Amino acid sequence: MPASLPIGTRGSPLALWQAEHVRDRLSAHHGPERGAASLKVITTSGDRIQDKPLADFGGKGLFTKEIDEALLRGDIALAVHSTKDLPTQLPEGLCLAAVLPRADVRDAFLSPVAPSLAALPAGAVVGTSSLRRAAQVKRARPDLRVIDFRGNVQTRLRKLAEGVADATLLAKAGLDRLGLAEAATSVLSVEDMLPAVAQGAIGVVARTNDVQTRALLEPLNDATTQFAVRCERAFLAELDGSCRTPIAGLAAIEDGAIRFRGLILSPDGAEWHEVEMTGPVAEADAIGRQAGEDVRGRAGPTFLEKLM
Ligand SMILES: NCc1[nH]cc(CCC(=O)O)c1CC(=O)O
Repeated sequence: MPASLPIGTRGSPLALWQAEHVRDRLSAHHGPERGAASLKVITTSGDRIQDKPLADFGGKGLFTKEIDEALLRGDIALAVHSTKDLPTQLPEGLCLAAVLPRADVRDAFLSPVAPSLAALPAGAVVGTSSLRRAAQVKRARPDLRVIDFRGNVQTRLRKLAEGVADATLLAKAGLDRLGLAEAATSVLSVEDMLPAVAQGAIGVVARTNDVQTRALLEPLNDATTQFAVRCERAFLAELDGSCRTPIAGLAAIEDGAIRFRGLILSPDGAEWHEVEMTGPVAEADAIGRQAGEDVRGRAGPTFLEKLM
């Protein structure tokens, strides 16, 4: 029997679902022998930080470092991530070998007290650990109070049920994958809540020089999603994407054209700068970079520095 490909993943239910999905896609494409893969759960530093806001740690790759190290050592052949959790710069020797077809990019609104963000009573408490969601919530509703809300999807649902907050926001893709679509009270339009860069896209990282594994991953890649994600990640990279900067970005592809929308906000949502750019798909990276330069120019030199 050939050795099965070891897949590295974090241990949360969402991470496991995504790794199992990649394992199933591999065996569907290559058969149960050549496509055989097994999961190896790896705990990351991010998983060990329980009580402090993640933004306080500032460092990138909090949820990827130990997995990257296992890949570079050869303990695993590939790693499955939510692409939105991946730093824009992967460590030397690693590459984003495949991006799976994108799921729903939108954020869901969850609340036992109101049908939508707009309908929350004045002064209601919204729990989220995402600076991007917090800033857009405050932009729409400066009266709301935002508190830090950490933990995996299940933990946040529990905190909401316990009344720690009146509402929370979660990626619709994550809820759908976990069979928790019903938990969503409503879904926010991307106009009201621009998603995180690469939201809804599962990414697979491999060693750049591991041609065998990369060839196995090739049929899992969705070219349209990959171009969109490259454009969005180029935008993030251009703005540096410090963990303290509320940044959102979404590329949509239609008939060979890419339409990118980007947004940066002050954490209190009082100031924001939007950009929209279109161009040929082949220039996905350049469009994202240009959009980043454009929005940074208009925000002025102090806007991003204040957040560093
Ligand atoms: N930061 C956690 C995380 N990373 C990816 C997803 C959702 C799945 C996806 O975007 O592919 C989530 C949960 C959430 O934001 O609600």
